[in-house]
Amino acid sequence: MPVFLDATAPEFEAAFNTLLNAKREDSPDVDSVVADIIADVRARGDQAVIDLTAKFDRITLTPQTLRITADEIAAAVAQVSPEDRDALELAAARIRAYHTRQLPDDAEWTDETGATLGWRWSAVSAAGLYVPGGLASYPSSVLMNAIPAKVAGVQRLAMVVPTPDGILNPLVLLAAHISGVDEVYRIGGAQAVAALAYGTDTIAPVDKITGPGNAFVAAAKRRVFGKVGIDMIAGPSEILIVADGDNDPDWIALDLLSQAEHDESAQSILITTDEAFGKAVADAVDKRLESLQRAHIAGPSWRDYGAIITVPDLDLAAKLTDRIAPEHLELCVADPHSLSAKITHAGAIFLGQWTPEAIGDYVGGPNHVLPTARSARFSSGLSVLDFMKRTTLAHMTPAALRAIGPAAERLARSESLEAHGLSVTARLRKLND
Ligand SMILES: NC(=O)c1ccc[n+]([C@@H]2O[C@H](COP(=O)([O-])OP(=O)(O)OC[C@H]3O[C@@H](n4cnc5c(N)ncnc54)[C@H](O)[C@@H]3O)[C@@H](O)[C@H]2O)c1
Ligand SMILES: N[C@H](CO)Cc1c[nH]c[nH+]1
Ligand SMILES: [Zn+2]
Repeated sequence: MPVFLDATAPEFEAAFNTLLNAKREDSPDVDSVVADIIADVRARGDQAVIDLTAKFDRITLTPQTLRITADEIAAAVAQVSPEDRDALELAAARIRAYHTRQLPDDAEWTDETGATLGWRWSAVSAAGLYVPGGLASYPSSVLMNAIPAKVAGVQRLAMVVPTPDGILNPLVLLAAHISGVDEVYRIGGAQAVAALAYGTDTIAPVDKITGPGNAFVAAAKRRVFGKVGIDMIAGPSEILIVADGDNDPDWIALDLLSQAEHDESAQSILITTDEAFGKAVADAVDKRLESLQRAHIAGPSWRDYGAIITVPDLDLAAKLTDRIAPEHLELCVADPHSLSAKITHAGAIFLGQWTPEAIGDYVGGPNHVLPTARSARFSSGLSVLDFMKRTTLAHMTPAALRAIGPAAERLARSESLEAHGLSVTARLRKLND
């Protein structure tokens, strides 16, 4: 049973803070192991990657077999049923259409001094996509990472995926193929991240690395940051549902479990205006847990990190939601749009009872790589912009330099940076000759 909380009770604030600050991830001391692996890959390149892959994934590779060939990809893709392929292609088309709308505009204007100013956007040249191995690999996450990169205009997209004991989900390769991934390597862990960041004889380095992974992958991404860009470090999944009593308790129960099943430390919270409905949802979760295949994972996270909070009105629900800043927020209320307008901090909002969060995980269009652990207060889901950077542009005419140059001279002097000031002065003198 998860914790039941009444938001009007005197003890609520303390209990709510405990919920917000629940430590939901073990952080084993992996950093020194990862530092050694990265140093090894930098020193020995391909051979280090091959040795570490033999150790952790139990497969023997050579520099020639690190990369999965086009023929191997075609053979794997041929195993996929037409129905699975159609579903993946529908998802890809919708994700591509959504992300194409995120492409930003360049800008240029001339101000009152005659200076022309602006900026222009360009894609990173090469991106690396980490895809977790074994059961943890999601074809949908391949689409969610690779498609924004391709829409941004990334020229080269290299994917790494470990194949423990040689096993790989063919749908992962199909997703890579559909989304335009250029190279796929059968490696994982910190050694794969290091190879992408620093390069080896076989793997050319990339400029940005994205994608989820275990603690070793996360530690490696943190360590290579600066040499390359990285996306966010995704924590365990979260869902917050705000629901009135006019919902089917079983639907809400399943939505709560949909994120609980991702991880033993996932968090599923229901805020409701109807106490009896909250109890009905808890019962429905228990019933579903008895029958669900993956109940062994969904059960502990629901029990340990789940909560059902009753509120007197939706205004308080909105305030609590902003404090939780959830990764996913479902609004199953009569007027979800008005409630949504009152909420600022959430990674993704799903409006109305016909929009289960799982639609967003696969086929809605928006990205499912989202900020967790309350980081929706200051960050956003993965987007096309994560694969782009902005270059600013400035063009001075003589008149513009005459108008604003003297201020630059003064500021340079105040910072004791003589050459800065003189580079302006020399030009102004020429203008005054
Ligand atoms: N969308 C998402 O947010 C999402 C999707 C899928 C998976 N995940 C997460 O990704 C993770 C998948 O984990 P995984 O381990 O199955 O796959 P993984 O690909 O993340 O890690 C496998 C690699 O970890 C390395 N490794 C394992 N034990 C090691 C050790 N003792 N020392 C050094 N390196 C070691 C090995 O190199 C191995 O190849 C889970 O934490 C899961 O929650 C998140
Ligand atoms: N809900 C996950 C992110 O929290 C993403 C995912 C992939 N597959 C299914 N769900
Ligand atoms: Zn999910």
